[in-house]
Amino acid sequence: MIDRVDESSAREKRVQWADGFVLVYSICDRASFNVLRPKVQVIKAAKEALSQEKVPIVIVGNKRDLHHRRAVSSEEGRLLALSMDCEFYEVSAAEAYHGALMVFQRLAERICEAKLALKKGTGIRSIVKSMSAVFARKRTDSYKCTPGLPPLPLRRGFLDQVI
Ligand SMILES: Nc1nc2c(ncn2[C@@H]2O[C@H](COP(=O)(O)OP(=O)(O)OP(=O)(O)O)[C@@H](O)[C@H]2O)c(=O)[nH]1
Repeated sequence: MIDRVDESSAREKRVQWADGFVLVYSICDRASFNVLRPKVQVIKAAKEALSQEKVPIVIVGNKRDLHHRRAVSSEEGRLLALSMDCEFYEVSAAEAYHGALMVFQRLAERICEAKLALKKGTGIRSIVKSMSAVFARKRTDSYKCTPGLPPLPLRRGFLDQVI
């Protein structure tokens, strides 16, 4: 019981720490697809409760090369992403790295867009929020989001799988 509480609080901390999320399922494994909706709900509940920032989430259907074993249609993946306000891609990590690269590039762009949208808020509330985020997270590293420029460099480990 205590273990479960610890586990859940550790997971919550990791969710709070992350700026963006990539949730991967296998198109050949419906169970891996079915867990996505509750996972997105957990992330949104944790992140959007504390911030007006829209949390960047990319849903990825992997193993696109295994057509004959497909158990989840592209349409289902796309609809799930649409209904949860996430990005969606289908890729084959085994066939080529381009798909995975595109996923992480798009995620980084969305993170920057979200940060910039937040920055545009000039009211006292947004200033207080930014200050609180700085002190609460105690981050020593940072990255810049400049409109029109690539959103890199990415922070070390920021794309780690967190849930
Ligand atoms: N055909 C194919 N195989 C893949 C692809 N991505 C991963 N695999 C294979 O799937 C197996 C599991 O990959 P892992 O990287 O261990 O991922 P995992 O999260 O443990 O995935 P599962 O075992 O499928 O639950 C390995 O044999 C990979 O080579 C893909 O895009 N296409």
